[in-house]
Amino acid sequence: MTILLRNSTAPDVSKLLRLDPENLAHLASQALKEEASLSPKPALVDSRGSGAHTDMDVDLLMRSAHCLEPYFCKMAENAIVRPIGSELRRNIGAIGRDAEQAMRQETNGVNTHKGAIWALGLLVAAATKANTLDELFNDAARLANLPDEGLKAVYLSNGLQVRHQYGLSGAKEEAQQGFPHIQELGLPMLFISRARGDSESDAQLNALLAIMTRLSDTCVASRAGLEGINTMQQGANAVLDAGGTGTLLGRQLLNKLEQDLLRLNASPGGAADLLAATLFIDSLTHQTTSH
Ligand SMILES: CC(C)(COP(=O)(O)OP(=O)(O)OC[C@H]1O[C@@H](n2cnc3c(N)ncnc32)[C@H](O)[C@@H]1O)[C@@H](O)C(=O)NCCC(=O)NCCS
Ligand SMILES: Nc1ncnc2c1ncn2[C@@H]1O[C@H](COP(=O)(O)OP(=O)(O)OP(=O)(O)O)[C@@H](O)[C@H]1O
Repeated sequence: MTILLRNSTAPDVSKLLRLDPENLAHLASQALKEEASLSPKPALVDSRGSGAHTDMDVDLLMRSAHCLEPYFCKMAENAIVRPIGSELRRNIGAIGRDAEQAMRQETNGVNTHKGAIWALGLLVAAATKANTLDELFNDAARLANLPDEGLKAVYLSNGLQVRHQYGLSGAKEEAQQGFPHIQELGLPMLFISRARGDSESDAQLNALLAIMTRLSDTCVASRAGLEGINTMQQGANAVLDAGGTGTLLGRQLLNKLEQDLLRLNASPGGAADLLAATLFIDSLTHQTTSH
């Protein structure tokens, strides 16, 4: 499934809002809250329950999203007065690690938003400079490609482990490539789905599913291997081929996808992060969208 952003149904998103750090941080935190409460997301934490997780619920995700807002603000304040370069990368990295620590303090050690801090942190920083979507993705990618000079120790994270085990790419590569799953799938599907008259929550669910059709989500791979990745991608494709979550068959297939993922204990947390990032970017285009 290839969806092009600049097709006839897409709104004119050539110009992005230029906002101050407080507003950018607020939109980033809001996007995380919107993603958390969106339901029914397959096997993810949502307002119905904990999905494949045993240590998280929607209230915890809300608290985590809230506590991250000042850190996104600090990243934006840093980015607004510095060019994309090693000094900014170093500062953003340090603030990102502080944010992760604050998240773990707020959640008693649970990883609620690690991947989201990374993606949204880069995008918030890039959004202080970008006038267009292309500039936003390019600047975020340029930052992600700079070496993380403040990183003291690399531990074998779930992401690193499955990247080595299966040769998959993960959160780091997604950012370094300029977020292709947001550019080519999440954002276009959000716009197409709205334009054809789907409800806002169906449009957001369809955007999530579009991301899931192709993502090598290291959360899924670490919990359920390549079988989990195939199940997620094929199941998401089937829902969208049936017309999306707004159709009866699409809803039935979404249900089936959830049961299949739960059976494998697989949670598409990386796709959820990229949906939150999609919603953040969407909120920067509201000037020109019609909804
Ligand atoms: C880039 C990071 C997140 C990569 O982590 P890694 O893949 O090694 O680990 P881990 O499995 O712990 O977490 C990755 C998280 O990313 C998300 N994710 C998983 N797969 C994907 C994917 N294909 N694409 C995008 N996100 C994904 C999930 O939420 C997952 O939990 C890591 O290096 C990091 O924490 N960097 C933060 C320091 C920093 O520079 N911050 C500043 C910028 S905000
Ligand atoms: N609604 C959501 N439900 C579940 N996970 C989400 C949601 N939104 C975002 N995520 C992302 O999923 C990740 C959590 O997934 P997971 O618990 O599998 O990670 P882990 O701590 O690496 O692994 P594990 O808990 O299996 O050891 C978080 O980093 C978070 O960014």
